[in-house]
Amino acid sequence: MKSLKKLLPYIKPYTLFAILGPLLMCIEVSMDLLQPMIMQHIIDDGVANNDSTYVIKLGLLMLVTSIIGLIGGVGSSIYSTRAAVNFAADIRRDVFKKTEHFSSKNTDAFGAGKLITIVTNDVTSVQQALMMTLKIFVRGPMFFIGSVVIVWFTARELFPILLVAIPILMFLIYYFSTKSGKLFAKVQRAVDQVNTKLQETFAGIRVIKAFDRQDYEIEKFQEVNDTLTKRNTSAEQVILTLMPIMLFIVNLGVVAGMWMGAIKVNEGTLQVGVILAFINYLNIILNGLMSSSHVLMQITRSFTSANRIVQVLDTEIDISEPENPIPNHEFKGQVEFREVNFSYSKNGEYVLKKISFLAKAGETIGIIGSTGSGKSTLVKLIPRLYDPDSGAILIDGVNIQEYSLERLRESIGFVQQKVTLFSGSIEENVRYGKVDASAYEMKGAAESAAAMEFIEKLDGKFAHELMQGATNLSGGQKQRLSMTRAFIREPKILILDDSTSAIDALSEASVQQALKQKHSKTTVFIISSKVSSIIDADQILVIDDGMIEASGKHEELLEKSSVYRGIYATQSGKEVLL
Ligand SMILES: Nc1ncnc2c1ncn2[C@@H]1O[C@H](COP(=O)(O)OP(=O)(O)OP(=O)(O)O)[C@@H](O)[C@H]1O
Repeated sequence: MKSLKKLLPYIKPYTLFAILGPLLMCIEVSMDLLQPMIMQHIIDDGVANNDSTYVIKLGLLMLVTSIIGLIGGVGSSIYSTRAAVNFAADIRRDVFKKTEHFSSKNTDAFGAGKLITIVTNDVTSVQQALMMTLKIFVRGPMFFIGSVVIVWFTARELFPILLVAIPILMFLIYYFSTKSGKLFAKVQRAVDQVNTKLQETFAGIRVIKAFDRQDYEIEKFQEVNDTLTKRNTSAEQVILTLMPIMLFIVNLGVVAGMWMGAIKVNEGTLQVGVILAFINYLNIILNGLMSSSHVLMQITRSFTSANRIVQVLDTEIDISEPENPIPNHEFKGQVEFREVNFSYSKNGEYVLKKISFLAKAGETIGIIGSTGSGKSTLVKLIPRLYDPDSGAILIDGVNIQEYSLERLRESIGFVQQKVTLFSGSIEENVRYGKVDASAYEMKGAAESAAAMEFIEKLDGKFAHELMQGATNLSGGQKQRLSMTRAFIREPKILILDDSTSAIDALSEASVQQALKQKHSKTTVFIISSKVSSIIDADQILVIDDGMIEASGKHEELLEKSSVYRGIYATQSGKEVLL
């Protein structure tokens, strides 16, 4: 309920539509309520007295009320839909905006599957709830109250039937709505699982095929799909059982109405038309209660969705901007870690422990160590993809948390281990690094990254279109393009996280050469599992189990680091004798 309230301000820009919708619906309902009354008069006053002029007159009145009702109904649909659809679009936009500003920790906490369900299913669910509220919520109670009042004035003899039927119908609606709300929360969680599975499968489709694991994946998908089916069936069954039970109660009311009515007609205290009108009103009451119950169920369902949406909107972004960021700092590129500890989860074990080192501006820092030792994590802290749990990271002697995120990240070129390119042209992808890059700059950056040689061979060169996930490029080409995107920024700090793993030795040498010549003032961090990639670094950090086991130049490390000696010996085939 609180969450729904929180979303209410999103209706504000569409207040007029939100008022017109129910207002026009009132017109439709009023007209519909008049119909049985007119019919009763046609039967009791027109047909019974053989007065054809009266019958025609009232017939025409029925037609006019129908047309007015139709106009009201159509108008209500148009305005209610407009209000609800725009309301949902604004929420969708804000949820997306928020997720774009999420820290990596925030995104990890939700998971992509859940975020997709929230932006799609959950937003649609609150849209549906609003649309039904504007369109039907007025209709149901109006039909209900209107019919009860009319029966009170026109068929009071049969009113006791309503006194019995209505409480039963209302209890049924309350019971089933509450039940369906709980079941719907379970349905949403199952949809999350289906979305997560789908996303993972599509992203890894090539691996699945290469390992011929389609059947296994189909089986896995079937599991989440079965859970969703079961939960959907339970939720739908609750809704579907309600209708026949309510219909049964109303039919009992009809039988009682006919029976009591027949006795009264025999006694001469009631006219036949009144019985017919009563039956009609009973059906209208059922109709009103049914549509109200549908809205209620949709609203209860939308509680879950609204909660999930508000959860995203209210998420505290743990990478915060400083209140007074250092203005217009010209970065030089000195990077210092002071006693940095970091863990991915609050109570988890530290992935980085007491990391301290100083990289002078313009130096090249090699980072080497075993798989999972914390190398990627270490460099992710520099652009503040994550913040340390304790200790500090300084650039040019100032804690990075004092720079605005925009300025800090602008000064860093990051080539991540897992290459991410977007569908669109190569040019668009390169410009991701620098929006206003000239053709000359793009060519220069591509040359530094040894990418120009393959770009020149492609159709349209820089205009060549990449498919989703850049599947029309080889692994090495993707890495080179990803480096081009980082180089074009001419960053003061460049991070290459295992970015040459798929590149041939000749191209790698050319990239190293370009780094030395064109980017000599840039502080470069090179993470690599190959000693050959970092052998010339000014400083090499040997990471072991989240700690710096040793640091220094290649020769120094051969003397003082057993881990480094081990890696070198394995790769070069040379035993290092001390
Ligand atoms: N997003 C994450 N959430 C939780 N744990 C993580 C996350 N990313 C990495 N880890 C864990 O942190 C540890 C260090 O991972 P990291 O990626 O920094 O290692 P690495 O040295 O770069 O490994 P590799 O050489 O294989 O790339 C690993 O134990 C890993 O399981």
